[in-house]
Amino acid sequence: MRQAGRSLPEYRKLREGVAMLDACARPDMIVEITLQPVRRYGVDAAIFFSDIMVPLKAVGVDLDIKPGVGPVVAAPVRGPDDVRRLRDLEPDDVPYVTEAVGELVGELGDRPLIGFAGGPFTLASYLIEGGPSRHHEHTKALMYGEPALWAELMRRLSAITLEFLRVQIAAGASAVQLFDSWVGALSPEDYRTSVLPYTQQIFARLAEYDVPRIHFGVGTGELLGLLSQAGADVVGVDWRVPLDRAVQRVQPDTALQGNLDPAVLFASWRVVAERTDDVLARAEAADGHVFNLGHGVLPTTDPAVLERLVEYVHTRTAG
Ligand SMILES: Cc1c2[nH]c(c1CCC(=O)O)Cc1[nH]c(c(CCC(=O)O)c1C)Cc1[nH]c(c(CCC(=O)O)c1C)Cc1[nH]c(c(C)c1CCC(=O)O)C2
Repeated sequence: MRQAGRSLPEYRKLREGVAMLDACARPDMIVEITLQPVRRYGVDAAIFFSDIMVPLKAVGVDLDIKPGVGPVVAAPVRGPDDVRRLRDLEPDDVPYVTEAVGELVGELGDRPLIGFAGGPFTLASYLIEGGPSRHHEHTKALMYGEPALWAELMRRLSAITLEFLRVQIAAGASAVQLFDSWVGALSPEDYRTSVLPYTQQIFARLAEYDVPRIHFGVGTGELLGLLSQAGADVVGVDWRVPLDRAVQRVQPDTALQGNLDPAVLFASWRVVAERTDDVLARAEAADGHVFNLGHGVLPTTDPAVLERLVEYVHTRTAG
């Protein structure tokens, strides 16, 4: 449940006067914010508090995360010089990540900590567009028009992503999730030629470590088959594709994560319970299931509903 913490008053209080990226660079804040939703909701795993833009900031990209907007990049990446300036990430660039993960693993005990990073297409889109984008037009212009430059950008971003995940694994994260959130903007053929080779390599390199690998994107109904060819152990599905149908699209032996519509949490409890039952029933067709929302928690979600949801899923899946 990404951004589960954002719905909490204790999160908003802690974040008062602290910019998002400053919070992501302070081990004390990372640890506390990561633990808040675990304490309040009793979820089975914690997701590391950071952002997909943190490693890019750490290699010197001038960017900010604006409240209610998202990542904003001062000088969008559009040409060969911009791409060449993207240097590799070194563990020493993110000492606060190593420190916070280590501390969290101690605090969490048996409860797994999920580390994460942004996928190369999604990072490229923020860098090239300069911020959140509806149509990803500059990104696609570069991808279609300058394939060699695109390949170089993908190589560099994949290396940064892989290293960011390795740092978290080395510090003790017990699973990793790759958020290539916006790949749903691509046709299957474009995804296959321009993104899949890079994510495939990321997952292949991660196979050296003994940690489950999760892969997630939004609006990926038509891409689920290809997405699962990238090689993760678990594929995250948004709410648009029922899980029993998603099973038919992914590779055999792939577990699924998802996929309650986050907006359902605004309906009456009867509806929430019915929809949750439906997700759990459809998930029985899958080779393993991680119950989750189909995307992040909406910031105005009532924490009491999330609390009840976690309890309900625990009761329904006990034994
Ligand atoms: C696309 C993307 C981003 N960040 C992330 C993605 C991929 C996942 C997805 O598909 O949603 C990933 C992310 N971002 C954050 C987490 C940490 C875990 C968690 O808090 O649950 C994770 C896993 C913290 C965050 N990242 C952000 C917040 C909210 C900022 C705040 O509270 O001030 C948090 C808790 C900001 C952010 N950062 C980003 C966006 C679009 C936003 C939202 C902007 C807004 O509406 O305010 C980029």
